[in-house]
Amino acid sequence: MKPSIILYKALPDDLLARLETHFTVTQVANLKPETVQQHAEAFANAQGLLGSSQTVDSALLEKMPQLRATSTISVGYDNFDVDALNARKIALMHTPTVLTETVADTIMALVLSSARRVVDVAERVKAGEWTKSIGPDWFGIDVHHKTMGIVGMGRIGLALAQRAHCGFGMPILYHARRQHAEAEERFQARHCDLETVLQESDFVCVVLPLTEETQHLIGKAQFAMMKKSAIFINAGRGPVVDEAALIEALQNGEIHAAGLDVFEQEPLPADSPLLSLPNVVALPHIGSATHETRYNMAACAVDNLIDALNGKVEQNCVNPQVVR
Ligand SMILES: NC(=O)C1=CN([C@@H]2O[C@H](COP(=O)(O)OP(=O)(O)OC[C@H]3O[C@@H](n4cnc5c(N)ncnc54)[C@H](O)[C@@H]3O)[C@@H](O)[C@H]2O)C=CC1
Ligand SMILES: O=C(O)C(=O)CO
Repeated sequence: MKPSIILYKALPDDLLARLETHFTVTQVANLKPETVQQHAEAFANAQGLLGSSQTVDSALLEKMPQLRATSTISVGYDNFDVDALNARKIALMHTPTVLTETVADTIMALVLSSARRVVDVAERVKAGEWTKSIGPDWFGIDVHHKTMGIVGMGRIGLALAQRAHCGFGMPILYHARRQHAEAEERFQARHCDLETVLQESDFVCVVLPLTEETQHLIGKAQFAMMKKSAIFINAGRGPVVDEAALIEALQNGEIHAAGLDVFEQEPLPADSPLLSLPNVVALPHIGSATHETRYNMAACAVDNLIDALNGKVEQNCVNPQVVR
């Protein structure tokens, strides 16, 4: 008999078919308690769980006593209670690498659009305000050869360093828990403490995972350390940044502008002050959102679940040490 799994995200037809050759699949819209209640038997029998962007906590795991593996269509896994998974020896699979280059592209898009005011200026053109030769009130600031500060030099940080250094001639400063030999060798990146990155960078790009350590790592004191001309980018997770402090720093001119792909609350509430600040480019968490990359992530997650339920956790497993 094929193992049963719960799928809580729509998949392209060919990937769903691949999943169904290995498993009996129950598709659900979400993992809310009422949904779990509605499909109680399927949850009770499920050995695998596949989807993205929903909370997987101990209350949910209690409803899934047979669960052996969960596979998220994302690299970030802050929405999982990893301790609870570990306690039950449940594998947590994720999708690093397949999205790295796309997310780095998105960060460069934020860098360029914030510095050159692409969104703001394009909206003015559409509004019919381009009626004569433009003046300084339409100008932006240069990106090339400015100092790029990267907070979190992991896979995406490295791909960003490559773009910034090789493409735009930017010197790279970075803050990470450890020195990154490849970033230093290939891009002459300089490992610094967080304060130095904040004080010396023209662009401060945060690409950190959300953990207990990184929650609100960037707050009032950190914005105060940045240059008044600095552009702040967050493409890691919203709660890494104290959003109220960011709003204050933007309103008070403590920093020049911000480019944001992630927020403390997503979707961003309609009354967020960020939406009315002209020096903010706000994206709806689209770091990896291209047709190609989202397909590759879903395919990776499907393969990950097949592997994990076959006892193969050498690749893409967050907690291989605990797996039964
Ligand atoms: N905006 C979006 O759509 C996306 C956002 N992300 C976010 O980006 C994060 C990073 O992804 P990857 O680069 O693939 O992960 P990674 O694990 O390769 O890199 C994370 C880096 O942050 C460093 N780090 C962790 N805690 C730290 C701390 N307290 N202080 C300093 N450095 C610390 C790690 O040592 C590592 O070098 C993901 O966890 C996810 O939250 C990832 C993909 C898309
Ligand atoms: O993979 C992730 O962690 C994302 O945020 C979306 O790609």
